[in-house]
Amino acid sequence: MTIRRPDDWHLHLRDGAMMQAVLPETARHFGRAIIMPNLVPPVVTGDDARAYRDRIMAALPGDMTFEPLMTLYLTEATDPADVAAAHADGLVHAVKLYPAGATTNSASGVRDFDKVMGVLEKMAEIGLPLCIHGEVTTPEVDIFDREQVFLDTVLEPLRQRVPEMKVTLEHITTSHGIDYVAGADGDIAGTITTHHLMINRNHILVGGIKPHYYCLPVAKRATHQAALRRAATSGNPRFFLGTDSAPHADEAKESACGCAGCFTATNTLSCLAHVFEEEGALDKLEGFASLFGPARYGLAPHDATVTLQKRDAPAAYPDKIDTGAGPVTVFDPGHPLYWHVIA
Ligand SMILES: NC(=O)N[C@@H](CC(=O)O)C(=O)O
Ligand SMILES: [Zn+2]
Ligand SMILES: [Zn+2]
Repeated sequence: MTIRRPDDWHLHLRDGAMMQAVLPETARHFGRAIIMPNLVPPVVTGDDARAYRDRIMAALPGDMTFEPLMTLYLTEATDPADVAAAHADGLVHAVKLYPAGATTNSASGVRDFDKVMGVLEKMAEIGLPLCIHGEVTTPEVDIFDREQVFLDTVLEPLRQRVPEMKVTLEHITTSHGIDYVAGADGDIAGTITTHHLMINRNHILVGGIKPHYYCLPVAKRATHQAALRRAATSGNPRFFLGTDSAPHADEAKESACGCAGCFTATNTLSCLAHVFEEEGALDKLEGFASLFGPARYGLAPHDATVTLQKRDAPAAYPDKIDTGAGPVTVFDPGHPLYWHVIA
């Protein structure tokens, strides 16, 4: 099976030694990626994004081609003019909204939406998408309900306030999120991760706790996983791939207080081919991984291709990637993968 070269519309590359080691895992198969800005400190200004892009390009092995599509981390102090200038330069392709405290490195996120209205209105005017981690952080709300509650109490009111804004609801984990994106008026899309297509909450908790399956939003029950699979394989261009590949060193995951994130960059294409074949929808993989994202971001799809082949022997990939910041465990779908990336 040959498809256009895919892109990843939600990726964590981190920085320094970690980035050096994980970047080739993505660049091997993907042409571009939307680079998440949740570094410590976060990527907030156009200058921050330019410097981060330069560090990424400096870390890229000379025999690889890859284009990082930079994002800015929305804070209550973000300057609309700086955002507009970074977009006009072709540097910044999205702004990222983290509700304060929702996920890894989100302490600088938004608490009071009144404070970011100027930025959001500017983004609507210039057609710059807002990528959203869609979970409420209210302590009373159950962690399995946080995405659903976000849709009604935050996302819908926000979109009513700025109806022209382009919105991407990222890493959707529930049928509610799928239904919202599929049915909403206006310019909205949603990304779906590799791991949420392959696991549900039983995988995290049955037979012992599996820290490498813990990510945010946390995987939900199997009926929600089924809804994600239906959406991803539907051919609806509102749904496309954002792996949310999020490396953490093993010692930070395998801990009494393990952090959230699944590292899927290495074997994502084999995983996706497996899922799409199970769903009888291999013909829909190219749209999901390679066509709908570029269309959404106003970019051309790649002319280059990747070829996958199903073989009798499982695809080989490392259990862990060694990084200067410690080993990082590669996502284990729990069964062999027979689709090999051969070119
Ligand atoms: N998905 C995760 O569980 N973790 C991400 C942050 C995020 O995308 O929410 C990370 O940066 O580690
Ligand atoms: Zn997130
Ligand atoms: Zn993420």
